[in-house]
Amino acid sequence: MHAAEQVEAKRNAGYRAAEEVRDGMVVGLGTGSTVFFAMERLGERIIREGLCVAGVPTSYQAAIRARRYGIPLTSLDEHPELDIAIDGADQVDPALRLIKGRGAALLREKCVCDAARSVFIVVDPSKMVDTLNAPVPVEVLPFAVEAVSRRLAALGADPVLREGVKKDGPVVTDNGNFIIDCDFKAIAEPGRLEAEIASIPGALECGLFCGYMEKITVIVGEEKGCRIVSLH
Ligand SMILES: O=C[C@H](O)[C@H](O)[C@H](O)COP(=O)(O)O
Repeated sequence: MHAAEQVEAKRNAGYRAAEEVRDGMVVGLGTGSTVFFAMERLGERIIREGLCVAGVPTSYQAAIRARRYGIPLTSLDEHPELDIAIDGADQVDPALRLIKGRGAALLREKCVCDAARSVFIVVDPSKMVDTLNAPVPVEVLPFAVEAVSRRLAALGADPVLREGVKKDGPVVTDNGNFIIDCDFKAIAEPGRLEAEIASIPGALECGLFCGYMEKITVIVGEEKGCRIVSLH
């Protein structure tokens, strides 16, 4: 798929997800280039249909974009249960397990995914894989970065501290933490790996999302239209 076709696929997925939002809903707003299109369409619907919604942003990026599109913002504290969340992913496998976190927003994204009754994951076809094999981002407490790196290496990763672009030194997340990218190659048991990473003190969250397949619907944008994948 060429770059222009990929943009169209993302647009189709995002626009389709925005149609799932109903009047009065509280919506988790994910981070990244595909959710961008969902927010754009949601903003249009707010103006065109007078839709009354509120969004819980998962990052500064999501908050800034939501404001730009006129989506009123609220917080997870105000709404610990969300009607719906719309988010992107880096990889999706046939069991609808995900790798997320290319944009370093995985910690808040997992909180929002957990809080939402239903989750719409918007992707282009390149994200659909048979076996998860992308590097898994892990958000790490800076105090424990070396200790956590050793533990991740012992699990078979090749841990790399994520460096900033247009910023010297490590990426600092919206929560003030670091990101370690862990290449495990093909991941045979993603759920088990997620649990093992979760057991490391100082590893605050990882980009594996394996426990949400029941409420996830994946919208795979194509060059024309989209394909819906769900297990329910
Ligand atoms: O931290 C970033 C998020 O997990 C994104 O949702 C994910 O990386 C997908 O982003 P994009 O839609 O730009 O490919």
